[in-house]
Amino acid sequence: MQPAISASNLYKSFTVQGMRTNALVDMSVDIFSGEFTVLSGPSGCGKSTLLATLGGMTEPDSGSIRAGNTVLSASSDNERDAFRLHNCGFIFQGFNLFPALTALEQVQVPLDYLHVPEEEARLRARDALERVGLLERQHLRPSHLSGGEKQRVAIARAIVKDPAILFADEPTSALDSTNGLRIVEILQETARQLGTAVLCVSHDTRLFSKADRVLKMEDGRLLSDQRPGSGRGIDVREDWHG
Ligand SMILES: Nc1ncnc2c1ncn2[C@@H]1O[C@H](COP(=O)(O)OP(=O)(O)OP(=O)(O)O)[C@@H](O)[C@H]1O
Repeated sequence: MQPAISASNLYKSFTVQGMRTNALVDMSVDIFSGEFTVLSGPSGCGKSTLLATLGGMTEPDSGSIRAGNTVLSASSDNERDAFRLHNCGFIFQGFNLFPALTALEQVQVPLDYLHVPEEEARLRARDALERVGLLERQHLRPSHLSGGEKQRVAIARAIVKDPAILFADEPTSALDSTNGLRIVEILQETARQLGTAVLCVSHDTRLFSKADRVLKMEDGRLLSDQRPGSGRGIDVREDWHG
């Protein structure tokens, strides 16, 4: 199976006040379409850096990232922006909604950027809101929505353009367990029903049972790669300890 996005030998370090942190160390990973992949590991191990690098928001120091026929790591800033606009959806812990816009208007925003005609954009936005169970709340602004509902609007906004890859960074950490579970189920359905490659960073071990694949990181490296449903798992530590 061809991966939706493939990273090879990524290195990324940050130097602050003379102190260097290696956030990614020889990181190689493939993320596949139609799978809900959870990326986990202790705080500071490099999860968000990996997500931001795969999503074209952070440039690696070295290594390559390929998505289909596009070599992202060799692209200009403009080419990476265009790749993100057309192929990637993003969901963050803090929802990042516009206070003045209704749920329907929020979801239409990415389609405006893609110059989708108004009427088609409205229909697609309604369809995305229906997928997350919020069609009846389409005219409400964020101040009238619960935390879980806001995150569902953010998901609808991320999936409305039918992205090949959906990146989620700690999407459940601001939510109670019922709302968190609902979000996870929507992410799982998005992978299964739309064929999206979903990559979700989370500390929350409750997500693991819903994931098709669980990647664990430590100190900027991949520690293990497991498929909970299959009973199969690959411990990749010997690759770098040996
Ligand atoms: N912009 C930055 N400037 C300096 N250091 C950074 C920057 N971004 C990340 N780091 C450092 O790189 C390391 C990896 O950070 P990253 O945010 O990827 O970890 P994480 O696994 O997502 O952590 P958490 O679970 O706490 O969010 C950390 O030591 C962090 O302090």
